[in-house]
Amino acid sequence: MSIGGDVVHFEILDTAGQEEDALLIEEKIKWGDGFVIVYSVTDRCSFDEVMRLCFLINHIHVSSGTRKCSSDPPPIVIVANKKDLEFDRMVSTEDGEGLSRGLKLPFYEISVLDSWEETAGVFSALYGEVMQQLDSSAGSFRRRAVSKLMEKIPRINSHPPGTTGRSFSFSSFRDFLPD
Ligand SMILES: Nc1nc2c(ncn2[C@@H]2O[C@H](COP(=O)(O)OP(=O)(O)OP(=O)(O)O)[C@@H](O)[C@H]2O)c(=O)[nH]1
Repeated sequence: MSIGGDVVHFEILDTAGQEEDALLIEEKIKWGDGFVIVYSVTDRCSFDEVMRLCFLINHIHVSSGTRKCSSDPPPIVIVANKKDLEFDRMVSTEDGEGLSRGLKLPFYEISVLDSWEETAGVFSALYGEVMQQLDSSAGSFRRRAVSKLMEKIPRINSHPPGTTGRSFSFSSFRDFLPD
């Protein structure tokens, strides 16, 4: 997702897919500015993985100092998916809420199948949190750094002098960057 030339990386960590290479998960975690940890209400094992992933995210970002712009832990939301499968449910709403309360993280119970609005709501909330963190810490520093970098890139015209057509220049893109 990109706004004003700044790019926010969301990582979706599916706790049911934990057979993924541990190194791959670490790479994903290093890249993310915000995280959606998704478990399935029909799969108790996926729920049990949530806490481990939270600790992993905090460990990688905070303990090892890889945070690009803040010493705060990155925003994380916990999502319980497949709430439409009521008859196959293995994890109650209360379990999800209890875990999220314990971890002090926002919690959403949704059905990706039934409602795109619920799904979009999760990303919208996470986006708000990431932007808030960027603004309140070194977000402005990061954007300034991008602006400075763009200044170093020379103007590029896609059409040679004397020809017609739309031209694209990096400085016009730079105009969209916030101060
Ligand atoms: N009923 C229902 N099915 C869903 C929902 N979200 C995903 N699925 C289905 O679950 C299956 C697996 O979805 P994937 O996105 O591939 O997830 P996965 O982690 O690879 O697989 P799972 O371990 O089954 O979660 C697919 O058939 C999806 O259509 C949901 O909210 N409700």
